[in-house]
Amino acid sequence: MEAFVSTASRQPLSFITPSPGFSQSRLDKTRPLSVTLGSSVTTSTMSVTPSPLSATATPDFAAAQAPASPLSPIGAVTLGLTTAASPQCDEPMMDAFATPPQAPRASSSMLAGGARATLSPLQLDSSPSTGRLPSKKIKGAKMVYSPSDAMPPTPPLTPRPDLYPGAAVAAADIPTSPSPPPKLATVSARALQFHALHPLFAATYTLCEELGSGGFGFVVRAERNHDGASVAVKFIERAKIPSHGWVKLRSWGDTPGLTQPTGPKLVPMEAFVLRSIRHEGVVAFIDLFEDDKYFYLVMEHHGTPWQIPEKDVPVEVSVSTGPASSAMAPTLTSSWPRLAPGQQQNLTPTSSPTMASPLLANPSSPSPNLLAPPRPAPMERRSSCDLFECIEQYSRFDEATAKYVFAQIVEIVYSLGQMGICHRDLKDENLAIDNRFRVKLIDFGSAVIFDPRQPAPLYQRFHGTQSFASAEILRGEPYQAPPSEVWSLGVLLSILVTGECPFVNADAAKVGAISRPKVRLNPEVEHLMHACLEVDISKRITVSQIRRHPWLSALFRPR
Ligand SMILES: Nc1ncnc2c1ncn2[C@@H]1O[C@H](COP(=O)(O)OP(=O)(O)OP(=O)(O)O)[C@@H](O)[C@H]1O
Repeated sequence: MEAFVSTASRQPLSFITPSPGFSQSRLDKTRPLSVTLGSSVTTSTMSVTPSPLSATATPDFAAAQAPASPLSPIGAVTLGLTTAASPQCDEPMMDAFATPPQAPRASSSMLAGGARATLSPLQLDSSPSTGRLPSKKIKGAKMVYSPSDAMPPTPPLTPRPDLYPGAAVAAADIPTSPSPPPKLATVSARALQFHALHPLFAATYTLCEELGSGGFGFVVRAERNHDGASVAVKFIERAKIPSHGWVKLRSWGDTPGLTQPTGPKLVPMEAFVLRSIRHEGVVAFIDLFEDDKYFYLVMEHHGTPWQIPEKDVPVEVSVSTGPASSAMAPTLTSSWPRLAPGQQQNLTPTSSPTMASPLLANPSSPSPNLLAPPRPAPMERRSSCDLFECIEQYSRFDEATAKYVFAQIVEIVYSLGQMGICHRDLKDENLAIDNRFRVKLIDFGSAVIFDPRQPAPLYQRFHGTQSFASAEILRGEPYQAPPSEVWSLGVLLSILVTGECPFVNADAAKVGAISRPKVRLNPEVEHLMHACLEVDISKRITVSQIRRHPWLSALFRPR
């Protein structure tokens, strides 16, 4: 506490009044912001001294008033990295040649980064200045990996129309006669309509509803056939992964899902980072598959569908699956689930085929499974289970709930920081939340890894969401990830307790002109919010200090 009091900004709180006509309401979920590099970067080779690293988070949430249930403490964090990487700068592809992390691990080793950057101001390609400001990753970055160079051809597939109508249709089976274009309701259904899925994936999982879509692809809920476990599968489109979004590894372990030849493996940084983390506040990595178009990142599915549709809207779906399976692809009719906030969707496993399916054992022989009606998935969109939708349902949280949720997020950021990981796109959309208000961080597509023992590196590219971007990022200056993450925490805190962004627009954020909240706030939470949104990073509170802030300190045991 003393440490916080002595170092945190003690300046009086100041507010501005939003200009008339400008809405801070959280209307648009995402709007793209891309920031381009305005300078060259020199990367030096560095010598690497692996050192053990482990972080243990021991928050004590006993003092928190859990809104629905007692919170089990967020568990120990281990990062299983042993890299020979150059993670100091996010510009080049990470050439890690890392031993893949084997989870769970008690400790890890990380390398010191060694990039030197010649810095110059950022250029913001777009900066809409109203409402919920934009999101998304950089676009159009050069691909450094050509799948056709290194990938074996996709193995021929036998369609599994019972698993995924229309998805696993071999090219030869696609009807040549013109047929009416299918009316597909979701991004995933359109993308996978004629896409041959990795056979092992298709045998292991059954695709269900779409959970979301974004800059890199789409996310679909799936059920593991042998036990019905619910997982989230992120289909990451190869062509959309920017150069800095790849990592080159010595190996990825014994993973049949990857079809790359023996030797170094190129995988999305997002999968590498997720696989390296074991933390109760981060969705767990489960598996990784690839084909010539997508990586499929299979991860823990977390969260409760929050949005209540105003009325049931039937979704007509017609799928043309070609001659081989046309009998199994009738028109499907489905409707949105009607769920109250907090009500769990019934995820009881259905009669999915197992890996021992006769269809796989003998692809050419007809199977009784083929005669089963196809599952209507992912033809329908499931309500999002992220914090954005959750807050939309509540408008804003009461103080106890906000504290409970915020403390979990702080703990996640703190624990990742201890391991040298910054998410860099911290926002309510990237936090899955369940009906007990337990949150888990998702979407590590913008994450960076650095040596936490060294001063935080400076980055020149911004990959996140404008309304959560720090003043220094918005001003186009090189930025350090940890203090910028603290700024994002300040924005999140404002949204949790007021339901609104703290700034009327990007210009206000650049100078830290925080809007006067429409609701009366506890002075402690207001102080914490202002400390996170301090424009001067030398005065901005750190994540360690946030844990000791009077508003939260009771929740954290001394380490
Ligand atoms: N593990 C998960 N559990 C539950 N829901 C998830 C999970 N992963 C993703 N989602 C849902 O899918 C949405 C999109 O996921 P994600 O943010 O990873 O995709 P993206 O393509 O990177 O999107 P964006 O470009 O907007 O960041 C999320 O907002 C969330 O609602």
